[in-house]
Amino acid sequence: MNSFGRIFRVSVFGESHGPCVGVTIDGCPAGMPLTAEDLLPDLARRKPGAKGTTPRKEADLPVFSSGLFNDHTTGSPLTILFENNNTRSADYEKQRAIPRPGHADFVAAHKYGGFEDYRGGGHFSARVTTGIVAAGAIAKKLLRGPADEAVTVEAVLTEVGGEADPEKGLQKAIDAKDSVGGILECRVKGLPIGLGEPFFDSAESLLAHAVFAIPAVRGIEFGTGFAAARMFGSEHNDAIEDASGKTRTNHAGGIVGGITNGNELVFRIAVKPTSSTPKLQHTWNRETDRIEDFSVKGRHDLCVALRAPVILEAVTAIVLADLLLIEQQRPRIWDDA
Ligand SMILES: Cc1cc2nc3c(=O)[nH]c(=O)nc-3n(C[C@H](O)[C@H](O)[C@H](O)COP(=O)(O)O)c2cc1C
Ligand SMILES: C=C(O[C@@H]1CC(C(=O)O)=C[C@@H](OP(=O)(O)O)[C@H]1O)C(=O)O
Repeated sequence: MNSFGRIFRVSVFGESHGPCVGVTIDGCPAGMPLTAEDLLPDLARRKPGAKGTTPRKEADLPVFSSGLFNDHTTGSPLTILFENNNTRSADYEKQRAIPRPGHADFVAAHKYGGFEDYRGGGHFSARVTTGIVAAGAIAKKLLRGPADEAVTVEAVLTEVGGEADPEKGLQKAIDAKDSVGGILECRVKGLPIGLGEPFFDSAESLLAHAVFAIPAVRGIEFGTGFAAARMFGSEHNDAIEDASGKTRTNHAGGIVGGITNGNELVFRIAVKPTSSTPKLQHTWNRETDRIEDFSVKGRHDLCVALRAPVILEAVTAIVLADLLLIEQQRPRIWDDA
């Protein structure tokens, strides 16, 4: 239930204030050279520290507890753990009576009967994305393959709080003593033609599925996305230029019929403003059964989108690595004739 992928199968676990968070990857091929150093650059990009991010500081050093031997993957399940040490659970005891609007507190208590670990958002916390980023760094390596092919997965922040300049957008949040959202764009270069299946396992379907696993994501659009609805067909169609399938324009964003077409994969996601805002809110207190004034006291990101690019790259690489392995195993008895 907390796993994703057919062959390169990723499961995440842990809670924000439990002993650790982590990931298990089943189906990672044996023999891939892998050390902690391979994961550190992406893990560092996910860490807080920049202006507008949570003051919680964790080392995020990967501990390989299974599936790695002599700096190579063994082919058995690869489990990577990250310790939680800088927790401040008292913040959450104080506000336990008031489920934070926009966070998972209310639904988690309802679904798990109050047995959920609510400290730091528990299993719903973005802390769990640490394992996703580790799996993403491994998936990126898998996409490049042993020949280190030029497959690049890059996500950037294109808007914060409605401003193209992230500094300006963040300042809006600081001035208003509130939180803001943002927009990210992800581009993948060097993909082969043919990844993805028609209908339910279309490349868009799987990317959207994985993207919505990122906490706080509210929307996704591929290529020209919603703007396509306002274009003429002749305008939107991407004319094919040669036998490689290269197109003159890329309104499709690199996927047609659910299958990658060899052009750049381009999509954008919308990230909501952090629910744990310092701003005063009026919301239900489960102990008094009344609507009360409430303001979140604790350590939070003013804009979660600031730390999201590397998480977006990770889920993208995880989906594409799985699709690549699926495509490599597809029987080709007659279709290459
Ligand atoms: C990188 C990142 C950091 C986040 N930091 C916070 C945070 O500090 N405080 C908070 O309330 N939510 C934070 N979130 C979002 C919550 O985890 C998320 O809103 C919550 O789990 C509810 O899920 P939903 O927004 O997808 O419905 C963060 C999300 C991401 C991706
Ligand atoms: C620690 C991280 O961010 C956390 C994500 C988060 C949430 O609700 O998602 C809430 C906060 O947790 P805490 O109150 O325990 O500090 C953030 O600090 C992280 O992403 O590594």
